[in-house]
Amino acid sequence: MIRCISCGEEYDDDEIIYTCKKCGSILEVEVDVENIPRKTFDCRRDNIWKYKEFLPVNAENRVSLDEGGTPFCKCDKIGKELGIDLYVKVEGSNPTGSFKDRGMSVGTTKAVDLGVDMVGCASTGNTSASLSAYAARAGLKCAVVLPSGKVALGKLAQAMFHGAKVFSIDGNFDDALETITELALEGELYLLNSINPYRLEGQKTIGFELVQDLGWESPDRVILPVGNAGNISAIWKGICEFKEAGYMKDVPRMTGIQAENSAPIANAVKSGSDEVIPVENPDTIATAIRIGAPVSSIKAMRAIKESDGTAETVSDDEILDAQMYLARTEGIGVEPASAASIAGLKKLVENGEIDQGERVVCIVTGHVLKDPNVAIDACEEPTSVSSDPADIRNVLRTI
Ligand SMILES: Cc1ncc(COP(=O)(O)O)c(C=O)c1O
Ligand SMILES: N[C@@H](CCOP(=O)(O)O)C(=O)O
Repeated sequence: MIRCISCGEEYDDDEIIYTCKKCGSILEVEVDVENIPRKTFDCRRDNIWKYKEFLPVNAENRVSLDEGGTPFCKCDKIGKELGIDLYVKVEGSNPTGSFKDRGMSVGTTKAVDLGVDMVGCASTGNTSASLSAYAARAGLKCAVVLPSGKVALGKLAQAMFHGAKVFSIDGNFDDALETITELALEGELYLLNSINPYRLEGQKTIGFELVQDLGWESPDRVILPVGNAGNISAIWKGICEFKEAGYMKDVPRMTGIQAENSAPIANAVKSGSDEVIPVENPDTIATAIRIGAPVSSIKAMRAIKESDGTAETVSDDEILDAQMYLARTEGIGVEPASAASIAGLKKLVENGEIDQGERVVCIVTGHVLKDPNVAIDACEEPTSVSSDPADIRNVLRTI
């Protein structure tokens, strides 16, 4: 059953609906978590379908590229420097290089359940990269609307290469979402942005996995970048469902990080207000989170409040420093938006918000190769030498 998160109005599973007809708020899918023993998941392959009892779609129709089961790296070098116990969940290891694959696997399965023939999304890049791959896998037609000039190269290449019809608009992501939503409401296509509650059902498996990765225990805190705010909402839903199912006792503080000039949720949290005021012209080098009007802001604010969490902002320089720090200290290559979680972690430790010894899980959401230009611009050019080994040896002895 689908339920409005604000007024509680209920809708059938087979209704194509994105917002509540009664009050206009956003929706979530209700899942029955009773009578699923924890041992159900033993000896199953490590992908999101391991938790199929929690996924409200027909698993027989599953559209899957073996997404989920991502690396969970203990990062002792950074952890020691910051005085915490740090784990990093590497979502860039998903099939198309971001966490979106979890959501698209369930979302396109729902599309198959419903019998639609065209799916679509607006995107800052990763959503379109993922949807175009899963649509290809499912044999569905796919249309994506992108903000012109603001999509990282790797992501654009993926959307084009998997065969989506790619539209580029003169506007930002928020404008693109408005455009594609209008087409979805006309019945032209099935919308698979995170306003679609089935998308988030796939992403809640990040919450499941990190609890299982920690031996069925909660970390003290989960930190992640926030853009359209679906992921923080989904992970919190997953964690609440595992708690309700009786698999764990405690819950983590959900901690969202936004880029300074694209920070409507962090601004609200920091000012102690419940009202999220959209940012008119969002901007940041982390194009994936260059979003001014997050569609899941109500869910995200609830996740932060209910978990006694927080939100913080970081500058582009802090993001770029953290991106390189993670790559060179722990060997984990992520795109700029993902590095916001590490930049935010550092800031929250420095200002005393995070206690020494806390067990923290940072979600890094996308792969470094998504945005090759940012990575290359941050580095020294390769040193030109002759093929004579002596030339290289001379240089090696200076480093
Ligand atoms: C790499 C990356 N990180 C973080 C985000 C933000 O996630 P959300 O929009 O669910 O808040 C996105 C896009 O949404 C993304 O592509
Ligand atoms: N960063 C996202 C923005 C769209 O978010 P969605 O979760 O609502 O699809 C992207 O990759 O496009």
